[in-house]
Amino acid sequence: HWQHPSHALEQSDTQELENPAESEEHTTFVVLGASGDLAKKKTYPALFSLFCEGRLPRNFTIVGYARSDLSFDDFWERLSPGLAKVSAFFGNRSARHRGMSHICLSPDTFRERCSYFRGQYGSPDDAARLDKLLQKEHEAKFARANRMYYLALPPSLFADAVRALKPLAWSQKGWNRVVIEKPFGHDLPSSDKLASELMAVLEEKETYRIDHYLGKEMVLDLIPLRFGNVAFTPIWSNHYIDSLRITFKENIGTEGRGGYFDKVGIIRDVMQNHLLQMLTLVAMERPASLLDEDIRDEKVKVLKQIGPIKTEHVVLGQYTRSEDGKTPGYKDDPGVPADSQCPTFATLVMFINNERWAGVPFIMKAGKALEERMAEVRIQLKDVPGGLFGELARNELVIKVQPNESVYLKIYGKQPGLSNEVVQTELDLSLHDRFDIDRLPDAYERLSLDCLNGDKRNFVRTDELREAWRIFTPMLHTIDGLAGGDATPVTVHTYPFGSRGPPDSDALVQHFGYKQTTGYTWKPKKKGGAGNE
Ligand SMILES: NC(=O)C1=CN([C@@H]2O[C@H](COP(=O)(O)OP(=O)(O)OC[C@H]3O[C@@H](n4cnc5c(N)ncnc54)[C@H](OP(=O)(O)O)[C@@H]3O)[C@@H](O)[C@H]2O)C=CC1
Ligand SMILES: O=C1O[C@H](COP(=O)(O)O)[C@@H](O)[C@H](O)[C@H]1O
Repeated sequence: HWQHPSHALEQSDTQELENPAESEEHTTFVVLGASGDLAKKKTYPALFSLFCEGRLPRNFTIVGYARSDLSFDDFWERLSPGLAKVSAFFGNRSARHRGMSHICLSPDTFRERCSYFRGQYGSPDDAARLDKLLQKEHEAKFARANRMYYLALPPSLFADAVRALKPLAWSQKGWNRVVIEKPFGHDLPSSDKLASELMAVLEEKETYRIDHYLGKEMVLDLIPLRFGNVAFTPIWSNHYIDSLRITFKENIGTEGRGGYFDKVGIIRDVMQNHLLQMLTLVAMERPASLLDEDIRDEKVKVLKQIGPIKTEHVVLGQYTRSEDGKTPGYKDDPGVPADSQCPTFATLVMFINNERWAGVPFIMKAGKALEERMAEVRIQLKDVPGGLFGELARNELVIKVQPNESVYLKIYGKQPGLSNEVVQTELDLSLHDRFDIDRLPDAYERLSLDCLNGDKRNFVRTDELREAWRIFTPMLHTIDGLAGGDATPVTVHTYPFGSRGPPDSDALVQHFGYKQTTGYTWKPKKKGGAGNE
């Protein structure tokens, strides 16, 4: 049973609500940057979904903190479209959990628990004012009071914000936790600087560094899949695996965010964090236990065995207008300089230098404005020796992260009937088909609950972050023209909006031994419901 030992809320809700200690405890969520985009699109809808699922503590308050001069009604108006999507799903369903059935799960009931606090980030006066308000208005009658600070802010504000909060607005009678969002720096030196500023104030145990891919259902499934099935143990190495691919595709471009994206590029945007996290979970050794630190120790160990990525193992691309001329190219996005060399697409290869993985290429591909939206891990096994059935396509184990969350293994079997032919087919675990699920929680919902429960295994530890930047920084500096010396700049190929990316990417993937299966396409049996969108 895949549970965290300290998972208090995983007890039955009857137990939870009958526990007298629960009524003596209060939890406040303070969302800093509450007027912003992330708060509106992700943080508040995630908290509201948890509320509808009966997963928030009995006594809780949510304080939206921002500088903007907003009345509570104005603030609520901003949040309403995101919350409406959640209530459209939950509708009038009564809470699933017995003890919560007396609570009406509507945005209005949720609204009663929310407030708006106007303050500057990093202001000692405002931090002290917030503390006073929380103590007086919300926490006074409780023996314990916990505070979760969610920094939905630009990272340049993190250090100042926590420097003011920690001495003046930390609960003295419960836990304090701080959730921070990417980007965590721009390269190794800037990440180290940000980490040391934060860690001068916060303890590691108070810091919850979000990578939202770690909250996606199929990414969470990687550990149970690998370590709960002895069937996979013998094949999970260079003895049977030929190559491993991790792919992220979006079928939209930067859509007005080009000005921001141009300073980041696809490698920093999704590869150094989301895709590397998936790679780590696929490649790490068995952890000593499922406790946070045991898992994170194994993740760090495998990262330490990856050398810096070589620029000759990288193909870059930037999208142009679609072939039919209808969809704009990257440089048409306002804020993108006309001479931008920013990659919106990259394929790159890395190797893990240990006994298990030596010689196996780990191929990452990510791009915006491609032909579809999807994310997956694809493990290609070696050719079948002996040639008994002629030339067969390779077995592939595919973990489809989105859409249509599933795991399938491409195998051969006999064509049913009188024929003696072998035919390619699959063992298919499609979540929406196999399980009675009408909804998979959004990654932010899952991670907010983990933070509430003090479960850190799906958050990025400081040493893990450092290793991730160490692997990517030399190559990024070459691309950025910062490497100096003889470093040759990497060519940025163009590709039309809606295509598969530049052809050089396919050539690189083939060079590293990946064999494309032709004539066979896996089809989801049932379309996924509302899920990790
Ligand atoms: N938006 C998204 O979907 C995602 C965002 N993120 C990350 O989450 C964090 C927050 O994102 P997002 O909500 O888009 O950010 P915003 O740019 O919307 O900023 C959030 C709030 O911070 C305040 N703020 C912004 N700039 C400044 C400034 N220079 N000085 C002081 N206050 C400022 C504003 O509030 P006010 O002026 O009212 O105080 C604003 O509403 C960022 O780190 C981002 O990279 C990560 C993944 C997805
Ligand atoms: O972090 C990011 O992720 C999104 C993609 O997330 P998903 O959950 O929709 O797959 C990406 O669009 C964005 O550019 C990036 O910053």
